[in-house]
Amino acid sequence: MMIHTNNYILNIKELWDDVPEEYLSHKERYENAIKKAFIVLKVLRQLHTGNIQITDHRTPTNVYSIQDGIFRNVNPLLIHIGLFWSTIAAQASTEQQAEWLQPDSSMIGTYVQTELGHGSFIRGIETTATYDSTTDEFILHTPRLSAYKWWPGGLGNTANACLVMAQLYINGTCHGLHIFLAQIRDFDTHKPLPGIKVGEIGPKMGFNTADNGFLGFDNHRIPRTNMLMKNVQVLRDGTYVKPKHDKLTYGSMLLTRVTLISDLAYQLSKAATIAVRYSAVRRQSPIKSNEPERQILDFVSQQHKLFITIASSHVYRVVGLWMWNSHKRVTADIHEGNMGQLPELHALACCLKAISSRDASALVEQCRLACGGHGYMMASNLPQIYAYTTAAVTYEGEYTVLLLQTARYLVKFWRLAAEHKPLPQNFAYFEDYIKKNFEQWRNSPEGIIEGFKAIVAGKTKAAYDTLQCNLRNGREFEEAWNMASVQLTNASEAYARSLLCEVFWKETVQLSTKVSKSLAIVLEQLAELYLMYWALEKHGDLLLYSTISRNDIEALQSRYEELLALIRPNAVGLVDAFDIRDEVLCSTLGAYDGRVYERMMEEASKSPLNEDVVNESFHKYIRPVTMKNKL
Ligand SMILES: CCCCC/C=C\C/C=C\C/C=C\CCCCC(=O)SCCNC(=O)CCNC(=O)[C@H](O)C(C)(C)COP(=O)(O)OP(=O)(O)OC[C@H]1O[C@@H](n2cnc3c(N)ncnc32)[C@H](O)[C@@H]1OP(=O)(O)O
Ligand SMILES: Cc1cc2nc3c(=O)[nH]c(=O)nc-3n(C[C@H](O)[C@H](O)[C@H](O)COP(=O)(O)OP(=O)(O)OC[C@H]3O[C@@H](n4cnc5c(N)ncnc54)[C@H](O)[C@@H]3O)c2cc1C
Repeated sequence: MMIHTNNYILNIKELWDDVPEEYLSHKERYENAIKKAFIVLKVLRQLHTGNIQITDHRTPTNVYSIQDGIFRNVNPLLIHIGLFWSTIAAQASTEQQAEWLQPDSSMIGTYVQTELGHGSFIRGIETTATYDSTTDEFILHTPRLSAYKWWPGGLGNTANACLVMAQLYINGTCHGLHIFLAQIRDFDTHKPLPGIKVGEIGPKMGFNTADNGFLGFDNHRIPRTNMLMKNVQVLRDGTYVKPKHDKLTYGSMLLTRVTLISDLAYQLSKAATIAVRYSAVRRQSPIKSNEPERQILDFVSQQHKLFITIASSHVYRVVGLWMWNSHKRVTADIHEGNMGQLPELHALACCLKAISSRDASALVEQCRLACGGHGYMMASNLPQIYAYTTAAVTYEGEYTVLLLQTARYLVKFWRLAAEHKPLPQNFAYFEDYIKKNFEQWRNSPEGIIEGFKAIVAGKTKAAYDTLQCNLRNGREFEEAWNMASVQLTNASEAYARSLLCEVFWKETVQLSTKVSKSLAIVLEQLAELYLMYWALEKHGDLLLYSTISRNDIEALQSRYEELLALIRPNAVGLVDAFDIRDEVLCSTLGAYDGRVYERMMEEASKSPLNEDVVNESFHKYIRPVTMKNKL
């Protein structure tokens, strides 16, 4: 059958709610989501097997983005589709893949790493997988309460299998963390297998359709061949064959961090669409007292809140793709046995995941606040987008912890620079900074990029000097590192910002040569706005570390305000260009037709509190008190 995926999915009635999901109980929400998740999975499987074919060109992306509208929250199969399959594809041997990656597999899986006691410091994970050579099996075990797995999406009720991260023991020797495939529920009855204690962890700020779960193993046995064995092997006699790089097991985290950048760009485009469209409809106060009330989008302070969100969505889209391509390149190299580029990719993914999630959640919240009181309504969809986005600051590597990973990388290059050893081209500016080869400040995008590099160098130097000072004062390295950690994270953050500015500007300039002149002008305005915004936000750092002057900052401020005015006429067009359907946006404030107040009233009428003219609580609780008082 030939289909157009958007129309096909939008026409599946069971996927769309009559009652907004906020009115459902925790249990009903999950049941509703799981019903839809399996309809979507069926469509994906049919697409995969070719039983249905598509007439539009972006199918998986379309299905993915439409999901936001279908679930309003999150697909309970997200980890099954996004992490379980991709980890098997990346880390299982060819034979294992042939056995497990069947499109009609009975396995519904999840990725089980975090424990009650350990999330960030994964070397501290306590679940054990002990090889028993007499039976050719691993014994999975949860030795104590803190070793219970806690958090994995879909683990609570949905999954019947999982990839478990556990410490591998062979003949009493611990070989560190490895990944194992374990069945946890019967495929037919869905009852937990003997030796498995599994359940759901309860309501959260968001992600409430994702049935995040807990899991404990009581000496649960799995075949030896269930350890993921592409990069590392345990042979029948218990021989351990080491991987080529000991962090290859962490590959799924690396990939998800890269993927997340683009997902966050998409969340930002949704928030921007809602807030900009609403700001074009909403009128409040005249600017001059004798004039009619103005669209709130005409207030320059409102433009300041919103246009940076539009620009940031483009930044993360561009940088997300750039990282995706880097990941593809490095993975191909690793396949050939060359691990040389892995540390750089890891360092970039860590700081970009950290900053993109932090920026996205801050800007989504800014959009919500920019919609005034109505932004606080669930029907605006901004609270849900915020709850979804802010989770990304923590999951898949907590913000500070990831920035500190990138700091290790920066410190290594600073050490080379300080010791006057050769540096790679992309860190040549460290040497310039040491030699005080400062460029004269230029009030241009290129000048700002140079200025941001000076900030990275200056902050890395400051952190490095503190580290060295702590060491000279007799501290051990780890303690000295901890004492310098505020400065180290500052250096990483600056590094991420300089990368974002440089990649976005260069890619935009390149893209501008391939599009119409009028489009190129708008794209460059957005890119320039992004750079100016952050230069002004970080003007204190620029004053400390670059050659910028007070006059330069004043000039930047004027240019920034000029850019706001230039972008204003295109603001609605720019968010329309994100091309997000009303069914996906799910917002009374952001729909394409601008019927904001009508939609708000329509949504309010769905409140169960409006079903009866007089709610029974009046008779039960209110009247007895108020009438008694009257007597
Ligand atoms: C999910 C679907 C995918 C699609 C995505 C699309 C949209 C997403 C939308 C929604 C997502 C929905 C759900 C969210 C899912 C969330 C899933 C999870 O959260 S899974 C759990 C994630 N957990 C973490 O990320 C834990 C963070 N901690 C760590 O990664 C590590 O503990 C560590 C901080 C990196 C430290 O590790 P360790 O102690 O082993 O390291 P050290 O021995 O200190 O050595 C550091 C050394 O290693 C290098 N390194 C570390 N990691 C890697 C890596 N991945 N690759 C390469 N190299 C690595 C590091 O550079 C150091 O090197 P050196 O400095 O030279 O010593
Ligand atoms: C919505 C959601 C979905 C999730 N899904 C999954 C999943 O599918 N599978 C899975 O396995 N896990 C999942 N997780 C777990 C998630 O990966 C962890 O919560 C995350 O990695 C953070 O670890 P933590 O909770 O241990 O935080 P902690 O590490 O305890 O962080 C607490 C604080 O301590 C600080 N801190 C910790 N270590 C250091 C350090 N070395 N230096 C400086 N500061 C430090 C942090 O900065 C933070 O401020 C999910 C979590 C959420 C919220």
